[in-house]
Amino acid sequence: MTVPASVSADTLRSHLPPELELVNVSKKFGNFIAVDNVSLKVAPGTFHALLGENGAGKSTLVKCIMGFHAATHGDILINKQSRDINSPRDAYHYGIGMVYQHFTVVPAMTVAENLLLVRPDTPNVINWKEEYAKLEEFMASSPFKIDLNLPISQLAAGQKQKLEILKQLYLKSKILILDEPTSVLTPQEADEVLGLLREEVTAGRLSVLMISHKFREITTFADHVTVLRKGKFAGTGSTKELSVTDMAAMMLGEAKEARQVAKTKVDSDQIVLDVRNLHADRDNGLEAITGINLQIKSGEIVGIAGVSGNGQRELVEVLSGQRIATSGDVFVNGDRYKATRKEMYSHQVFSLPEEPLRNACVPHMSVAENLALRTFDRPPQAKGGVLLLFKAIRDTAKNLIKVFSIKTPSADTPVGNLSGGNVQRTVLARELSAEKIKLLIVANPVFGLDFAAVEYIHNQIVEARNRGVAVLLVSEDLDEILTLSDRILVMSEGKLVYESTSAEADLAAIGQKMAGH
Ligand SMILES: Nc1ncnc2c1ncn2[C@@H]1O[C@H](COP(=O)(O)OP(=O)(O)OP(=O)(O)O)[C@@H](O)[C@H]1O
Repeated sequence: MTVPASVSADTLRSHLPPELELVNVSKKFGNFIAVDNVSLKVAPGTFHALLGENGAGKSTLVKCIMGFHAATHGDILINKQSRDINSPRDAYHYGIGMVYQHFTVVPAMTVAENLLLVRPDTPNVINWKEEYAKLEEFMASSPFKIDLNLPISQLAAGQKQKLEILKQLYLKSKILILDEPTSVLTPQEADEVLGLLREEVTAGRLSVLMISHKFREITTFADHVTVLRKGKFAGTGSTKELSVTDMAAMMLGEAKEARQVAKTKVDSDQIVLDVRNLHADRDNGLEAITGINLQIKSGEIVGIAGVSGNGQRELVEVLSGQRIATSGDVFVNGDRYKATRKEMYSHQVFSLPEEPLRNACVPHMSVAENLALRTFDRPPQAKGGVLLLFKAIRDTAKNLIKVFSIKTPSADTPVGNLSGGNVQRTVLARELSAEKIKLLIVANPVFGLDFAAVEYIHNQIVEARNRGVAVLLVSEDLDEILTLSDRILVMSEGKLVYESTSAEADLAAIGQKMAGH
């Protein structure tokens, strides 16, 4: 029986966190079952982790709790009463709030303004003095302290994520749902944010349901974990009793052997990418890249480490034709190169940019069409450059979906409906399946991906390198740079400030250079 939302919101939120229970929840999209009969319980004052491969159904499940999706089947129980949650407003009523992977704060406003904005009952005319006093009182009692007067543009990533959580505490949310909350934070920031949340949970003031791919965070901060596999419940248990191997086995089904592609020796002196004294500006006209020189040989992975915002994005954009350099020269295979679509094709340059859904896909077009974006006007997918052969496009797509294990209901599904990991695989399949590749440019290729997908994509990159492809890898993840690169560079304030082979890399020096010292 479903009980109407008649209990007063303040009554609910002034008490201990309620118990949240999902009973046999399913969610279908057309004929595709994204969540299949999943049950889980978040006991009051506990920290519950939700784990699963990309596409396992984690986001869909929490969107059902938040009322973004209507579950096709099943019950959501709050304090053992079945409740209808048809919108985030209903979720708010029951004291449930969500913090997303990406920030939703308004950059042009201050911390105080962002907090006020979040309230569903913000008055049309704000008595600032009164509201400000209340905000100061709230901030004094909150676990995170941020200066109310600071504009958002002056906050570091960790502070922004704290503000996202503060917004929910300000709304007096008692159950916080977090969707990969630490993916944009440094490990130190992540530990600080999760540590403070853990204290709130231990004090009985909050319950947390957190989607995460990071075993370390789950074992350090969560009490319980529920694992999903291909939309189905795959197991649950106390994090004290489950080992990382147990959790990985639940997540992947039959235990998978970690397959690491070994690097083979590639003897080549052929310089594929040659960048000379390159300069480029940011969107705001200030200089982002200040005189970069860089060469990459065939069969070499060159990793560029650095804190984001130091010109890496602009460099990748210049090399993939999305930004015009202000001066300097780029040569590919010895020829001057401006990264037009034609040049990229003739020089066999491919790229996996950051945020591929935004930068390398057309979200409302199908997986098949997105897979064909590079080749649709050439045989065998087109005749005479104009007549598109849709059967050939679909057949090629079906084959790539199989070879690259893209989880999609069909080749006709819009790519924007796929999970993050599968969008990444789609772009990688398109970019790596070309018969000949000379240069591959990849930026943060495994951001937000589960460990099986990380391993898969890393192996694909190493395999490409072993075939003689020159690879430019730009990543904020130092472990990724150290694992994959043959040569390591550090970028700071638009310049390359450190270089070594990976065998001779000095971690302390890299850290200092990344920090701008
Ligand atoms: N609106 C939608 N329409 C159709 N299919 C969808 C929609 N949203 C999600 N799906 C599909 O449901 C499945 C589960 O997706 P979901 O985003 O819940 O996975 P996830 O476990 O959160 O993955 P990730 O870790 O990559 O974020 C995926 O196969 C996805 O393609």
